[in-house]
Amino acid sequence: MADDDIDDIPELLDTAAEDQALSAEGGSGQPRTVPLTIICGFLGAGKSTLVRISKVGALWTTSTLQYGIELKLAKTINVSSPDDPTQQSEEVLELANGCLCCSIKDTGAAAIEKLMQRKGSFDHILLETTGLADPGPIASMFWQNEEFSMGLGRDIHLDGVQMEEDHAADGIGESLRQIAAADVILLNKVDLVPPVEADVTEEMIRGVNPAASVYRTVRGEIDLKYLMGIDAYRSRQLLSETRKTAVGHDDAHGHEHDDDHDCDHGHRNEDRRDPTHYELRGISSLQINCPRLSAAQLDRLDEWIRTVLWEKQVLNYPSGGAGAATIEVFRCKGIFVTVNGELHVLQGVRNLYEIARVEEGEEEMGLPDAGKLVLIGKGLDENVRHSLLEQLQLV
Ligand SMILES: Nc1nc2c(ncn2[C@@H]2O[C@H](COP(=O)(O)OP(=O)(O)OP(=O)(O)O)[C@@H](O)[C@H]2O)c(=O)[nH]1
Repeated sequence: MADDDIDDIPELLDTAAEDQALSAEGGSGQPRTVPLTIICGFLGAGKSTLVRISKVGALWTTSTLQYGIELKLAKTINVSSPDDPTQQSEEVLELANGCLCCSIKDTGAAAIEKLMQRKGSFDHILLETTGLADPGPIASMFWQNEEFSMGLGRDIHLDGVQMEEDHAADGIGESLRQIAAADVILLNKVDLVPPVEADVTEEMIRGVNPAASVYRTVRGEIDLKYLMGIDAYRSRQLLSETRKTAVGHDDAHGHEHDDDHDCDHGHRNEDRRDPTHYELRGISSLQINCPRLSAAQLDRLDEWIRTVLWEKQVLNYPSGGAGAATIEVFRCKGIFVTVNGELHVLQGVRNLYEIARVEEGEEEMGLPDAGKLVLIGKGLDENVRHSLLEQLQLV
């Protein structure tokens, strides 16, 4: 600032753009954030096909400018407009060491931050990762990283992790981490296999990740409302998911692939002998039902989760048990009801977690009778269930 400017009356800041952004969010007073969906899947699963389709899908043909951002190990970010998909703009992302998870923390975040400076330009970001990427660290960075949330995270929120499973690929093993981390799973290329084979695969997927929605697709064709705007990292979505699971109903009814293949989310556990524990190649899921909890029990629950996620230890684990030594939770979700009528939700990715009370006004659907915890990871045996129930003084 030049010396002769010092006594000048400061200019008023132009806040029109910010006001516009706020009103776009319904005047909630919260700055508008751009939803981000991470798309991962095995090599050739159909991720690019899905991203291409999404640009001309229902959500992407409104009058506002909308873009998809593709981030690939090709070391570029391609920004394209649905109005002219052939026109790719100039943004280039250098991945410092070829590792998406590491690079995105520095150069990747900076590149996206640069894009975000064009505030208002993006309605939704699709982040397509390399077929071999483990989405867990990427999701946790976007979701809740202190350093990140002070910068880029102010403008972007994680909407969901979406996993595309290539049914034609050999074996399911390589994709298990991606399945574990996903909020929505597309079982793509179902045209290439007999329905019964897709049934078996779907059963495995649902077993590994009982908290995700699973849809069957051909060439990634799906109504985008099932993929975008799901806000999987906010409490409201989890609340309705938990309710759907509890009553054996999925509001994805009506999607053509679901109807064709009886893809009802809620059916998945009814036929299984042990519906609350599933293990595949060392990765397991465990669902634990919880009655209404006292405030003290909620604190004890927090302590238990913290010890599992941060110390990889299970409180009260029976001595001599093998599982406690190898416990590792990639993803956890939960919903808990207190005896005095509060609703609390747990969201966790890797060692980051949050147990937050659902605000008044989000409880309009009524309180569920009981709560539920879903853990996905390694070493989740029945002793783990028992240890939590003991921690809550329920056994
Ligand atoms: N038959 C069939 N082919 C499909 C389907 N979806 C995608 N494909 C084809 O599968 C091939 C791979 O699809 P992509 O969209 O490039 O897959 P990708 O996951 O982006 O692949 P990478 O970037 O290599 O990881 C392409 O030739 C697609 O046309 C499907 O549902 N059925």
